[in-house]
Amino acid sequence: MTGLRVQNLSFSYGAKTALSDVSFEVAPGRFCALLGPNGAGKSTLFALLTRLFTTPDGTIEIAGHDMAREPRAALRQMGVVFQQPTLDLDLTVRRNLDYFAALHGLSGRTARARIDEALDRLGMRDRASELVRTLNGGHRRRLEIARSLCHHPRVLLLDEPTVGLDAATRQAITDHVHDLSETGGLTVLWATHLTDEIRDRDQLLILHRGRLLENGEAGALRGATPLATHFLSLTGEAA
Ligand SMILES: Nc1ncnc2c1ncn2[C@@H]1O[C@H](COP(=O)(O)OP(=O)(O)OP(=O)(O)O)[C@@H](O)[C@H]1O
Repeated sequence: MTGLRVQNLSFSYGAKTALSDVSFEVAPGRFCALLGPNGAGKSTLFALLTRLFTTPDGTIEIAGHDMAREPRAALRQMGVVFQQPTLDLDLTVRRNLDYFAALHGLSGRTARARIDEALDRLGMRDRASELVRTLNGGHRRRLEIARSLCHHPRVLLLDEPTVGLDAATRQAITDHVHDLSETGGLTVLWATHLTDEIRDRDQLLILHRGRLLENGEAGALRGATPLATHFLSLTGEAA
């Protein structure tokens, strides 16, 4: 079974082509970085993967479930962290998690256990009754990541999850999600335009103007060249 499989995916906004015949697979437990500059098509791909948009052109499989034929089963296996924060700042940490667990049909003892597990993963059990507004940017993002895992998905999608964070916090969040895939067996698709978030052993997809230019292990693709330079020579643009 694959973690994530996309085949011949295309999408246009009217006459504007945003994705053109994109195909790739991510194996279970793999961290895959999707690198592309503004306008490359990353958000459009995420909108299709999360079924915000649908298209007749191409197929998407999440943990073996076809998105068009079995959307509920496919979405159940997916956790999502969007570019824009979606926490309620005026609710406590625990209430934010409660609300999300309920959206996924979790209640009672199961919900409590999953939420405690999420809080422990964050080291935030003792801060569960604090308002999210009082947390710093890094803790808020970690909370969103933990929340996206409450229903135990096999695949985690993150759309530029470090936007607006300082360098040290970006590094900590990047390490945290790499760790989730390495030790927790989670399949990760991490969209970014920041090459320093990508490790040599990651799978790397380079998306440019809606086309997938490269797909392989980051270290092998860049060779002895820094990834930012490799990207520039490939696309003529900075990442
Ligand atoms: N609603 C829309 N209507 C028309 N064109 C759009 C629309 N949304 C995106 N596009 C165009 O589709 C292309 C892909 O955009 P998309 O937002 O998917 O790229 P992106 O890689 O996510 O960029 P960013 O990092 O800026 O979010 C771009 O050329 C963009 O201008």
